Amino acid sequence: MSEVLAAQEIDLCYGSSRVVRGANIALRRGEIAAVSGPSGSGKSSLLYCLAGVLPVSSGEVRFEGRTLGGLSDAELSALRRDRFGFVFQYGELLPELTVEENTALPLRLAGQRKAQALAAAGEVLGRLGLRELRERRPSQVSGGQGQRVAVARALVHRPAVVFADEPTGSLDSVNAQAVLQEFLTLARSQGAAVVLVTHDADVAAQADTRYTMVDGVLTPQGRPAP
Ligand SMILES: Nc1ncnc2c1ncn2[C@@H]1O[C@H](COP(=O)(O)OP(=O)(O)OP(=O)(O)O)[C@@H](O)[C@H]1O
Repeated sequence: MSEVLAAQEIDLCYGSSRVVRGANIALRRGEIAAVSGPSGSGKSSLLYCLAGVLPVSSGEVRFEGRTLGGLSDAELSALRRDRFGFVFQYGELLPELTVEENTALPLRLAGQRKAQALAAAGEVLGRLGLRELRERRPSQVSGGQGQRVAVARALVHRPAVVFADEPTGSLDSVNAQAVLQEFLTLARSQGAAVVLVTHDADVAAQADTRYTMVDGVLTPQGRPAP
């Protein structure tokens, strides 16, 4: 079984509104899939289902062969904490922690000792050219730097899958391209699969596989030309 994450015929309903409709998607290790589509089409909802944040209304999501719907809340929380990474539009860094402490957070939550966690954070920050900023607070770095810190935090624990919801949507296009490139390069080098939600066609073109979502229906677009 080579797929790390696979969804089969998943639906998500909010009350009587069916916002994800029979979606199928599968990712192998190190594969990057982009999901594009208009606002309100269900992209974030799909991501929440794939990440086990919201239970599907029907169908199933499997991670490494295990059905998410069959896991207890504690097992799901542990899975999200240890095996998944997340990047959001505004980075969502904790303002009272330093750049280094923010980055180390997934390791600390997983019970790693502080010195070891901070050392691993320093290493990944270095790979993103941020080592000098490690003692600063999020309010003392630029938007692009903050988003790189969010990328570092999403990858520090070497997750199997990273879920990125408009990860560069708050940046200007030059910064966005640079941060995205660094994110995808690092994710690929770690063998992480990435589900990348974006409205930006240039961003989607960097992925290995592309999907569009319209009115809750996910459609594969094939692979971009080499
Ligand atoms: N908690 C909720 N309860 C009810 N409806 C919701 C809820 N969250 C989202 N929706 C609705 O579900 C639909 C899909 O929303 P979703 O956020 O997944 O879309 P999206 O494609 O990610 O949009 P955007 O690009 O604007 O972020 C929308 O019509 C939205 O209003």
